[in-house]
Amino acid sequence: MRRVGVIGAGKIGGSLLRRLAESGDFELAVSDVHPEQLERFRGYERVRSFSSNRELAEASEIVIVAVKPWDVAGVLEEISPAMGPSSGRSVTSVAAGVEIKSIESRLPEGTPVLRVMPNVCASVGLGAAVITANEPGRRVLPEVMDIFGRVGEVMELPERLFDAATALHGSGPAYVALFADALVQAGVREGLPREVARRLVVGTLAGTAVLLKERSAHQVRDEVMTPGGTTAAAFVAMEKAGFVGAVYDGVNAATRRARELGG
Ligand SMILES: NC(=O)C1=CN([C@@H]2O[C@H](COP(=O)(O)OP(=O)(O)OC[C@H]3O[C@@H](n4cnc5c(N)ncnc54)[C@H](O)[C@@H]3O)[C@@H](O)[C@H]2O)C=CC1
Ligand SMILES: O=C(O)[C@@H]1CCC=N1
Repeated sequence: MRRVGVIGAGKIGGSLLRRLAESGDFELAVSDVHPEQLERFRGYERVRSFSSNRELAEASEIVIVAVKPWDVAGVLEEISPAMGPSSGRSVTSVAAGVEIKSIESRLPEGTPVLRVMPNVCASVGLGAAVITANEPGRRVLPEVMDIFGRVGEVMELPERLFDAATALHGSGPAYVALFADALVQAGVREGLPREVARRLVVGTLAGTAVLLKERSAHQVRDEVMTPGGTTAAAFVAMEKAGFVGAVYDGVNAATRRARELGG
């Protein structure tokens, strides 16, 4: 059974751990600086808790670093003595912006290093993730893809596109939530009871997501938009207010911020 260790039991690390624990296919380990984060895994079979990141790394083959970008360097310093090509261990980071070359520079030469950008939909098993690896990391790529595949779809992507993917789908659920909230408020403004508006919006988002798996966004739009009807009227007003431009600008700002976090 593969030994997988997760450093940082927060939103991403915690979601991944829960799914992996439920599968029963892995020997798991978790470490966190906050004991209350570890508490949450106390009842889980096959999840060992560590307060030391170094000890977690020594007990694992695949080490997943799920701390905030600015905490990654400190974590790598701690686990570095357990790494190196002959250790049989690899490091996978999910941190926004932090490049493979920066991770490599803090670990012994030849350590397999991978980068994954998941999103919070992993917590319900519907995440999308992109993955890339350095040369030594390609050996463990299928296994790490299998691990993240347990919480959603995983695609290989060149590292130069990671900041864009981070901006698009790493942050993406928050944009959809912003839009959902605006829709609910708009419904309330038009006189709908808040709970009715909320349920209608959630149903619309869930149903549209299924439709978009089957056909293009343009096809869905055209199916809804009656010539001279309500949807066309809404599109004119939304476009005048700069809706699409605002989306472009938002994703562009997030891409630039991911680059800054790496630097
Ligand atoms: N939240 C999201 O939707 C996404 C987050 N990410 C990336 O995932 C990483 C984690 O993000 P979240 O899960 O949102 O953060 P979080 O704050 O929920 O979890 C981070 C965890 O790391 C722990 N921690 C901090 N310093 C530590 C250390 N030195 N050693 C061990 N544990 C330590 C914290 O106590 C916390 O439990 C970030 O780098 C972020 O860029 C990537 C995609 C989506
Ligand atoms: O907002 C952030 O920086 C992180 C990375 C992608 C989603 N959440």
